[in-house]
Amino acid sequence: MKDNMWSNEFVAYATNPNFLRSRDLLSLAIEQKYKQEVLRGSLEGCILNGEPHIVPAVHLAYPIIELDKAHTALKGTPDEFPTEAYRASRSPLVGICTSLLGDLPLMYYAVNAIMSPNTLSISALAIHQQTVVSIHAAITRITHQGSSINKNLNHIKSLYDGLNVRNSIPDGKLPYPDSGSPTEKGMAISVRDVSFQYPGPSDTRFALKNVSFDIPASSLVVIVGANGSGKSSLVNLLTKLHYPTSGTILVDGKPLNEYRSRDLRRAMALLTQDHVLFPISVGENIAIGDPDCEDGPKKYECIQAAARLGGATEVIQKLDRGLEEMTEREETLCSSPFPLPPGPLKEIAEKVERFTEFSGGEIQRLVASRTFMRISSGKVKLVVADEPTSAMDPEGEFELFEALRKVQNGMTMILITHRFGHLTKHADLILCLKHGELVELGTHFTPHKETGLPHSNCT
Ligand SMILES: Nc1ncnc2c1ncn2[C@@H]1O[C@H](COP(=O)(O)OP(=O)(O)OP(=O)(O)O)[C@@H](O)[C@H]1O
Repeated sequence: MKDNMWSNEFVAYATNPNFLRSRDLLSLAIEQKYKQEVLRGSLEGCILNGEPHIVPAVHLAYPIIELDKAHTALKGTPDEFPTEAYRASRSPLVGICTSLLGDLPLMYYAVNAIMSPNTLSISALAIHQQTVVSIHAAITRITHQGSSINKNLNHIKSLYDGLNVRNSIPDGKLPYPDSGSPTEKGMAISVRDVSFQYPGPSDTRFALKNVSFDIPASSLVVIVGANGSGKSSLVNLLTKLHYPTSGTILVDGKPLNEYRSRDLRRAMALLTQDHVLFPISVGENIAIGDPDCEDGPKKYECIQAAARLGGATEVIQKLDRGLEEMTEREETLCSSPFPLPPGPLKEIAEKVERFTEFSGGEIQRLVASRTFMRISSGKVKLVVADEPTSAMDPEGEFELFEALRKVQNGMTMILITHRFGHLTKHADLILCLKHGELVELGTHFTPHKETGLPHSNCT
């Protein structure tokens, strides 16, 4: 590449595995599309041994720990985009600033973790990281194009604004499981007169209206209802992604919002319709279900067992690199700003951009395997599966729900599906929602002949 590289044909891409991994992990930590799954999987970090008089030992979030490892393994190799690395190599100032900025978010995260552990939030880190990228771009522009310093200093101001970001849902203080709680393997849930309206204009329709029911610990519950009847909204409340507009939810007899969100989520395994694969290997995508599981042969066996239960064994066998296969790569290719003509450069660009694509059903099976890995941690007291099989064939769906039932082993289990016929006979409780209201509650309804729904009220 010459200095006037933008006017020439070129392809720039990274090959260093630690560089590629650090970019993948950064995108996992900051991108919106992974946020819900990161929160629900309680990957956002936790604080251990918070004893008085001792600075709390801090267990940083999984993506952050792994990012730090990849960063260390880079051993000073520039960790910016290939074209920027090229430019930095020609200007020492950019190189120095880049290397300082690369460490800044982790330094901030670590210092903040010790100074005020309760305020840690992945969103603050995300904003921080994004701002660092902007500052880096600004420095590059300043040194290479001489653009306005004032304008670019605004990026630095937003770095400090990022420090003030706090979790929007206030956290409780009670640990879960609470030492004073019953010792059942399952979570007991009471929903008392709960109504819920999504944030928005005051005349927004209520997603749930005056819903009340009790789920005894270790029950198998099936929730049914037409599209838009409020099933997923109920799950969002139970998993503390939203708060009820009115009413109360009790977990093991105490208000849900008094518990630490992180503890509660650690005791839950959630399989939802908004499934995503993370930009890491297939094996890691499953293993991350139990981030505390230590590396070694036992972990490998657990991954294989989870893949079997999730129906993903065949999916993995088809892959050239099996569990090592990458699901998706963060984009590192950069080429000339005009389309490349056919030739060797275009061929290289096409090869670099190629990654394994999975069908919707295959993704659901891999994500289900992650959930089984989580269940195998032994810490789960509530399993929720919210229509996790929409892209699967009926046989795959049947097998998945059967596998879930078989591993129940005392945990409370809530299953939501439109095709529930075979499940209702096993259910301890069936809840039927319609337009946000609980219209039927009981056991083993006879399905309606035409609609397949369990009761005329539920159509
Ligand atoms: N994020 C949101 N913001 C605003 N309204 C929402 C949001 N999510 C859902 N709703 C509304 O809340 C109501 C209940 O939706 P919900 O997704 O809970 O139903 P559901 O029974 O799970 O439907 P489905 O079977 O289609 O998944 C619907 O009217 C829906 O439009």
